[in-house]
Amino acid sequence: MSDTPSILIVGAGAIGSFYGAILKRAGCPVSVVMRSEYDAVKANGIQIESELGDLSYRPDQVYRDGDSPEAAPDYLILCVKVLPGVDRAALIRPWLGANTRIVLIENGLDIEREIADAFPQNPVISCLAFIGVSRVGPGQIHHNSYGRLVMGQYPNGISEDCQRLSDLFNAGGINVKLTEEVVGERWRKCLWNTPFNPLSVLAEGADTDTILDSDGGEDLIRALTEEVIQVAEADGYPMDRSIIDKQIAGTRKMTAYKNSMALDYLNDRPIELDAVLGNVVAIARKHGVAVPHLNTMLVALRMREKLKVKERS
Ligand SMILES: NC(=O)C1=CN([C@@H]2O[C@H](COP(=O)(O)OP(=O)(O)OC[C@H]3O[C@@H](n4cnc5c(N)ncnc54)[C@H](OP(=O)(O)O)[C@@H]3O)[C@@H](O)[C@H]2O)C=CC1
Ligand SMILES: CC(C)(CO)C(=O)C(=O)O
Repeated sequence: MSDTPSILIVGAGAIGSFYGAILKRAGCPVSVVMRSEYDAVKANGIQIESELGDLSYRPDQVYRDGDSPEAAPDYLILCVKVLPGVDRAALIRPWLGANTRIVLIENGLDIEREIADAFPQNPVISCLAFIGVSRVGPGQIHHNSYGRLVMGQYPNGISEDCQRLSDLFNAGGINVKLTEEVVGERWRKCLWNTPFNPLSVLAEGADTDTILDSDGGEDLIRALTEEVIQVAEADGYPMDRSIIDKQIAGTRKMTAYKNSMALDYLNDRPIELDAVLGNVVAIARKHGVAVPHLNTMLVALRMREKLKVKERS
């Protein structure tokens, strides 16, 4: 592989466009597969306003579903939302070569298995993004805060492919923590996402301050987080309870923040309910762990989703 491997981003929305820009800064050829924003990106490239400066770039190639790649990429980075009915394996199949490494930058738990099972010969690298970034127009991105990645080979280990990709992100200005245990790191990120993201939707898009400062809000977050810890423990990933206090203190230090699921809800886009919450409840059931708060939130949000579907039809 060359020092500047070829990158293909499938699903260049907020996350895909941003991390594509970082790899472009590191000197890599970066191409994108677009859907609704194809025309805008083909005509004008991707505009990114960021605290790191102007990260705007023209992708080397702009594709859409159904096109054929000029050559299979060294790294394919998948950044679509993890939603029921979206066959992520089918989405990436046409773009993969025998040596393509598949990189997932997506939220949720147990989201790698479907991809690893579909492509047993291609290495899968799993990443967690700690960032606030959003789409503000077709091909226009606003990077609000942070950007750190946690990365590891799935199901475990740190391969040379991970190391090389991590070096490139570092060269482009993004801090990467490599981990031998990426599934454990997913559990740790879910300690935040699983309580906060769905609760913000139940609370009509509430930000972090509103959630924590409402009467009973912090207690509810504590109860939800405790349940996630119990499921993680039953699944083989024990965690120190002191993490709950640290997480709440850390969240209180942030300026009031709307997470990605709250933004999806407020923009009338589907939410990643199963990836972030449903899969945790399913794993709890498998291990016989009672999760009454998580389950109530899941069922209430499923009802809301059902209503939305009825409203749209
Ligand atoms: N935004 C953030 O701050 C954070 C996001 N994350 C996670 O990152 C992941 C990506 O989120 P984000 O970037 O915000 O989501 P976006 O909705 O901004 O981007 C998703 C992109 O995937 C595209 N897409 C969907 N289906 C297809 C398809 N069939 N072919 C081509 N493109 C397709 C969408 O296109 P279209 O425009 O047509 O819908 C869109 O461009 C999620 O799992 C999210 O939870 C994690 C941390 C923070
Ligand atoms: C942790 C956080 C809030 C930002 O990285 C996130 O994952 C999200 O917005 O869904």
